[in-house]
Amino acid sequence: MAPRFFRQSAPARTPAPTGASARAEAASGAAARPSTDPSPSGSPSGPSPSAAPRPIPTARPSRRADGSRPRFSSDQVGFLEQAADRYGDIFRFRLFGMPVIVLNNPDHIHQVLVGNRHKYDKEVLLYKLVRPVLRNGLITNPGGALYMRQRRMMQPAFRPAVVARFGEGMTDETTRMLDAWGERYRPGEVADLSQEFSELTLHIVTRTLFSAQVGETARRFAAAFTETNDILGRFFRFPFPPLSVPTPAHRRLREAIGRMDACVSEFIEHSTTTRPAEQTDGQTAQAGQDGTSGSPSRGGQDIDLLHLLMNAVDEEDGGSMDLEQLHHEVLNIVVGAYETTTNAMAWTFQVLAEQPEIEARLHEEVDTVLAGRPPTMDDLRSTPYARRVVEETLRMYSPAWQFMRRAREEDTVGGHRIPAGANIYMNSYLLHRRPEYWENPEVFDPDRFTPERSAGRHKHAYMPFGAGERICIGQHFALVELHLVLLTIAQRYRFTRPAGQPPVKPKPLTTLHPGGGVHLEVRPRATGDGGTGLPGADGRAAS
Ligand code: HEM
Repeated sequence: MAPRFFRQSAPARTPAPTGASARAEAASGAAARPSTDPSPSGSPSGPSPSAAPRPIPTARPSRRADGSRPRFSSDQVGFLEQAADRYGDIFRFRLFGMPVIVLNNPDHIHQVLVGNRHKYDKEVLLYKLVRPVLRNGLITNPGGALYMRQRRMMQPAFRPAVVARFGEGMTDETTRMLDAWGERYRPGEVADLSQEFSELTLHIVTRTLFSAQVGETARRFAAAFTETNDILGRFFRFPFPPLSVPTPAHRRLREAIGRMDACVSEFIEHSTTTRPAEQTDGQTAQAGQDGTSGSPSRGGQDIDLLHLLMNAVDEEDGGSMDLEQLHHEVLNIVVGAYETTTNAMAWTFQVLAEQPEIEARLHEEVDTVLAGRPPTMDDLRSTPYARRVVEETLRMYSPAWQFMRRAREEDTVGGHRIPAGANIYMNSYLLHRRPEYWENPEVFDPDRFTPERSAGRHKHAYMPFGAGERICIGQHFALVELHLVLLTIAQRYRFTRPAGQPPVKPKPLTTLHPGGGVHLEVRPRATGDGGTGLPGADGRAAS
């Protein structure tokens, strides 16, 4: 099934300006004083509707010590941080010449994503740019009836009881990677962990989606996907010309997507011809709430996500997904799962290498609970410190750090008028660092996620997976994966920063990357050695 993106009308066109009212607002915003919602947990829509709307200030970066001003195009993080410090809850700026309103108050964001979600959709730059590639899959679907149907059908395949069945594959793939490290790295040798983790996450997601039975096709899929992702990554840094213009890179992109689609067709064909009778009744993905029926196993064999999606039935109309839509969804799942989890893993180990006392606490927990055996799903509950390390990584280095919405109709947020057509920008990197909600936000402190310290926190101040009906469908999958991978690696390896290595800074791309990648010295460890003992012959923990 060939991708159709060159035949579509120009997808990356800048949306129409928001009209005279928006220009008037921009003008009044220029003269406005910074505005902050008076109550941190406050009323989502602020002052009474009859009150005059409060102006939205336009972000005007001030000079830094060296005399320069941060610009969004060259220093996105610096620009946004400075504006958030100065304006707090809400401000506006221009993104590729288009007016954008930034929301940075948890209640306001909640109103857009949850309370008044029917007033907003995804017909907005960030998603329009990639729609020619991701097409009508969940990530880029603008919203509405097709979206709701797809989400309803796919949700059961991502329930905790179903994800639990994928845990073994996640640990297995990680163990396979670590076994290879025994050959690949001498103790103390520097490894490119960003690269290692990008291969690992791709192996995990293709195994989960397509199971082990289709190894060769999965490898071709992974190669085509990596090429797609590289070209898309470059496109995001400079999104011109639109993807509909057939430049050599865009042609390669189209070919790579065609190769991915062909692989998915093979997977589907393979699944259809080998599908056992009990799967044809459409029950597989619909059940599974209790982890007994509908779990991804058939006669001891693994059932993959693809099978679950192929068999998904809409509870409202009784229909299933057509093949074209299935292709789109598979692509969206891989894209959603790949860079986000890769970056989260890379950040986790970078931070641990910089914070030996946190690493030591993690090792103590891992060694005590696992006592040398590989982790299972049952260990997730008994390793709360590891879970907190994951949560704190997702706070400080939230990989899916920015998302956008378009206002379909006028709204009032925190007393500010949001005109119909306005582009709304939200950024969890900023939100997760607001000092009003986070004590010492620049400090990596997993214990801020203990139940006691979480108790008084604003309930919408943490949203690495978004919120509302479009919250990440893979949230549970990602948390299980990150937790299991952390336990499996921490049990066998530790990492140190090479002498003289400069601090790794966040690099803002579509997702938030560790700039320059994570390169650390790899050292096998022995259980209970506090990270200093000699490795076993194959780098495995010596119990
Ligand atoms: C640390 C890892 C991950 C993070 C931080 C993350 C974050 C997010 C966020 C913030 C959104 C919402 C975007 C918005 O509202 O505009 C989202 C959506 C989505 N994510 Fe994830 N994600 C992660 C892992 C995954 C995984 C593992 C999968 C699949 C297995 C996945 C699949 C998706 C899909 C399909 C959507 C679109 C959902 C919808 O609109 O209905 N993500 N993700």
